Amino acid sequence: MPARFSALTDKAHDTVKKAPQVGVLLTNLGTPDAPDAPALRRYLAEFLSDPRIVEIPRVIWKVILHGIVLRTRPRQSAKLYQSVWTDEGSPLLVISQKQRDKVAARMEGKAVVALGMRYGNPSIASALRELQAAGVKKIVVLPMYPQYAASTVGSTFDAVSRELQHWRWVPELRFISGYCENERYTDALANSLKEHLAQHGAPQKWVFSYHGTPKFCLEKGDPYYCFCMKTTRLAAEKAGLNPDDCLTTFQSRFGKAEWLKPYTDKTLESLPAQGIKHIAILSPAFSADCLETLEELEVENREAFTEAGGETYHYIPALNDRDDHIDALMDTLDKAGL
Ligand SMILES: C=CC1=C(C)c2cc3[nH]c(cc4nc(cc5[nH]c(cc1n2)c(C)c5CCC(=O)O)C(CCC(=O)O)=C4C)c(C)c3C=C
Ligand SMILES: [Fe+2]
Ligand SMILES: [Fe+2]
Repeated sequence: MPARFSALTDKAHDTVKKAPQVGVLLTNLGTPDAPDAPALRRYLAEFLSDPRIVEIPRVIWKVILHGIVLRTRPRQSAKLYQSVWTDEGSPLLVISQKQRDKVAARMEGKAVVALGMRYGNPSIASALRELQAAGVKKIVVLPMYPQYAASTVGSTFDAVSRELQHWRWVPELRFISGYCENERYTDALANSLKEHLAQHGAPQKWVFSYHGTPKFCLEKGDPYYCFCMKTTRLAAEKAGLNPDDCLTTFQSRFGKAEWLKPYTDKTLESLPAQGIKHIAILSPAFSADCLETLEELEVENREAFTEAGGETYHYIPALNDRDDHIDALMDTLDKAGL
């Protein structure tokens, strides 16, 4: 090889060697850019076109999506988003940025950390390019969904691999498929339960409400339901709760098909008639508070419970950027060989 080529390639290689060698990509679902109908239409069009999210034949779904859903839902959803939006932006994005900053601070220069959203901005593709520009040679992807589901973690894998198909130099890759079995994660959940207990005393029932998925996902082998059951069992055990005082339910249904049961809203409506009027509710499938917790649980479901005769309804926040949640993320990354 002529000397000038070898000098050039050595120089390029040196630039890469000087940069941190590892990149961490934290991902979450994503959120609209603004709480208005046009932004919601863009976001929902991308989200609901994902075949991992809506698993019905494409031609039929396209007609329903563009002919019905995208004509009505953006306006309704925008109103709900307006009720949770903060001066800094959408809670899901703001909290995810805090999580990214805390993980980056703990890395102490050992790795570059980027945040990518599966739908909307910042996209997974842009976050991967940020890591590429930083010259990393290995990437660890941590989707911020504790319980694996094809619709969330599986879909994140699709987006990561779609972007990497365009890279000439594909990095070493480690992909984490859920972290609810990490000891520190269930420790963090148990800590939040114990803190609630110390502050408010014991409710009659602890309701563990997870985001739902269609029932056929479980029947086709998606392990999400089993991970949810396991999360409730381990967190309750660690917090010293009586298993009979804990309920596992599923929220956020979409469409007409049957979803995982029992449904959160129907359960809450039925509890007061059984003499259960004091509950605490948490939603461990969400690593960050978002529309589905701040509006659906904090407002809608609270109303459903109190209108049915319920008296005390406490929402226990998601683990968000709590230090013990960051401990769990760091331990998960560490075990992935970082
Ligand atoms: C259409 C089917 C849906 C499936 C399947 C689904 C699975 C799923 N989602 C999350 C986490 C989140 N979902 C969020 C919002 C949201 N989810 C759906 C639909 C499905 N989710 C819709 C249409 C929406 C948008 C809001 C609305 O218009 O009602 C969010 C919140 C985003 C935010 O901006 O705050 C999260 C997070 C999980 C964990 C999951 C499967 C296990
Ligand atoms: Fe969802
Ligand atoms: Fe919802």
